[in-house]
Order: sequence, then C-alpha cells, then structure tokens
Amino acid sequence: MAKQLSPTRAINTINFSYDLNSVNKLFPVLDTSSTKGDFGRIAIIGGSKEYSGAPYFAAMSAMKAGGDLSYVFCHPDALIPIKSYSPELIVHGSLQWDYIEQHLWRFHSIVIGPGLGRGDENIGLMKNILHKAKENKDLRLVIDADGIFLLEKLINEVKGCTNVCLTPNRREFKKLYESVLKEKLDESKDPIIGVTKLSKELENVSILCKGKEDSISIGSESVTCDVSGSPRRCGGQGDLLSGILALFLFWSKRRGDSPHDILDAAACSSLFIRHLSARTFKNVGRSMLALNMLEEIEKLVFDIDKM
Ligand SMILES: NC(=O)C1=CN([C@@H]2O[C@H](COP(=O)(O)OP(=O)(O)OC[C@H]3O[C@@H](n4cnc5c(N)ncnc54)[C@H](O)[C@@H]3O)[C@@H](O)[C@H]2O)[C@@H](O)CC1
Ligand SMILES: Nc1ncnc2c1ncn2[C@@H]1O[C@H](COP(=O)(O)OP(=O)(O)OP(=O)(O)O)[C@@H](O)[C@H]1O
Ligand SMILES: [Mg+2]
Repeated sequence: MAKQLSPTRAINTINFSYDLNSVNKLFPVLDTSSTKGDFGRIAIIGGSKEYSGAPYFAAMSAMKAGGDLSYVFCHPDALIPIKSYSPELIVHGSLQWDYIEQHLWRFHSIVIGPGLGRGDENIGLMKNILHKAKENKDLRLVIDADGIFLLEKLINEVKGCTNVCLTPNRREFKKLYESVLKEKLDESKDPIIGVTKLSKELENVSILCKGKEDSISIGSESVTCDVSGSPRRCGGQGDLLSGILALFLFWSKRRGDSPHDILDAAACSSLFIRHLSARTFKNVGRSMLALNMLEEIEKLVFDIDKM
C-alpha cells in the first residue's frame, strides 16, 4: 500500500491524499482511434556544451512514462551529443526565439531550464516563453534548474502565470525566495511555509520544492509529499521529475475533472519519482544513477497500469 501525501495543517490546505491509484487515474486510456501525439507532445528547452544529460533525462522520462513525442531545443554544442543518446528524441540545435516560436503550437507542455546555463543570453528566451504562457493559459510550463536562476530577473513577467510550475531544489528555492521576498528563509521551519508564501507572492504560480520531503503549493492550497524515496542523491533525479511533471500536467488538464489539475499533476509526479527512486535503489543500491531510474520507469508504469 502506497504511503500517502500528508496535508499540512499549519497553512491553508485541502483535505485529500494521493497514492499510486491517483497516478493510475491520470493515465489516459489507450485506444486505436488515437493519433501519434495525442497523449503528449513535450518540449524541453535546455542543454549546453557542459550539460547535455539534463535535457535528455527530462525528455526521455516523459516518453517512457507514456508521452508520444519529446522535443529538445538546445545549444548547438549539445545537439549531436543529445541526438546520439537516443534516436527517439527530436532534437533542434537552436535556442533562438524566432526558431523555437515557429514550433510552439505543437507542444502541450514545455520544460525550460535543465542544463540551459545561467548566462544573461538566455533571459530574452525566458521572457518570451513567459509571455507565451501568459497568453495561452492552456499551455503548461515547468521552470527548473537554470531557469529558476534566470527567473530572479523576470519576477514581474512570471507573476500571475497560474499555468506555470517551478521545480526548484532546496538550494534553488532558498535563493529565489530570498531574492523575491527580500528576507532570509527560516530553514528551521517546515519548508511548506516558505513555499506557500513564495507561491502567493508570485500570485499563485505553482511551486514543487524538492528535498527530503517535496513541498508543493499552488498558493491557495498546499501539500507535502513524504513518500519514501531513496537515500541515493545522484544527479539527474530532478531532471527526470521535470519531464514527468510536464507530461502529467498535460494529462491532468486533459482529464478536465479536477479543480486542482496542477496540484494533482505535481503531487503525482512527486509520488512517481520517489517510488521510482525507491524501487531502483532496491535493485541497484549505491551505484544507482539517473539512467537506472529511466530504465525502471517502464516497470513502474506497467505495475501502475495493472492497478
Ligand atoms: N548530467 C547532466 O547533464 C546534469 C546536469 N544538471 C544541470 O547542471 C546545472 C547545474 O545544476 P546543479 O543542480 O548541479 O547546481 P550547482 O552546479 O549549483 O550545484 C552542484 C552541486 O554543488 C554543490 N553546491 C552548489 N552550491 C553550493 C553552495 N553554495 N554550498 C555548498 N554546496 C554547493 C551542491 O552539492 C550541488 O548539488 C543545471 O543546468 C542542471 O540542469 C543537473 O541537472 C544534473 C545532471
Ligand atoms: N533528502 C532526500 N530524501 C529523499 N528524496 C529526496 C531527497 N532530496 C531530494 N529527493 C528527491 O529526489 C528527487 C530530485 O530532487 P533533487 O533535490 O535531487 O533535485 P535536483 O537537485 O534538481 O536534481 P538534478 O540533479 O536532476 O538537478 C525529487 O524527487 C526529490 O523528492
Ligand atoms: Mg535540478
């Protein structure tokens, strides 16, 4: 029996819980009348000369979990490496807005940030993506890793984008919190308190802050996921989460029967990755890497499908 998410009492919460059955409910029913792309076209914007693995993990996790197509837009220096990792991915070696914009109509969800780089040259790109998200409320946008750093300079642009979900790790969260709220984060308190405060300050931008527990807030509602994961802290687990979240955000919106489709998707992706990490660690132990988790996705999805 899956451990459940615990609603946090100290702040405004809704009284519900999630387990792997909730993830099962998000899975769309497969049928022969569907067309390639119907179950998810996900774009990852990220990848540089230094970091080519991060966008790969994000793009592949979405496909392995049941998304139909994953696209990557990366720096030209990362194009050949990422293409060489897998023939499944559609990889464009450009981070130019004029180029990316032509393709945007295809995507149900976008992740921006994994392996992108924190240089000012990417601020214009982030700004344009945020404008698109503001314009098109059906689009789902995940901002992760270097995207969180760039966001510090685009606070007015992200404010009120309720279709955007930030996925900082604890360090990225602290930095963003202190930059936006101009106060020190009290790390002795339950992280959900700071996460909820920042989400409200950003006018209900959703936040999934990763860590020992995952703290999730959509501003009005918050929930903590304390399902046990693994003690292994190898790189790339957050990248896997960003891809799964992008897919679940689309599936959750597509179901259309929940008043909290973004909270549902965030909670389910947190649960999914922590289960994935626990299962993979059980098999692989200390040597576990993000690639091992990627391989385990098909087994976890198979088991969830049977529920
Ligand atoms: N295989 C890949 O291509 C991967 C690329 N990644 C990318 O790498 C880039 C950098 O992200 P990271 O999360 O690694 O961030 P950092 O490069 O800031 O941090 C790397 C590690 O350094 C340590 N560190 C950083 N700042 C510290 C501080 N002030 N005090 C103490 N320790 C500190 C922490 O252990 C941290 O986990 C992002 O673009 C990210 O997406 C990561 O996602 C991991 C996998
Ligand atoms: N101390 C912990 N105990 C259990 N699970 C954790 C812990 N810290 C993080 N996690 C889980 O690991 C996953 C990745 O979180 P992490 O904080 O490593 O992200 P990240 O630093 O962005 O990773 P990446 O290396 O991909 O950039 C999340 O699902 C999170 O719930
Ligand atoms: Mg990360």
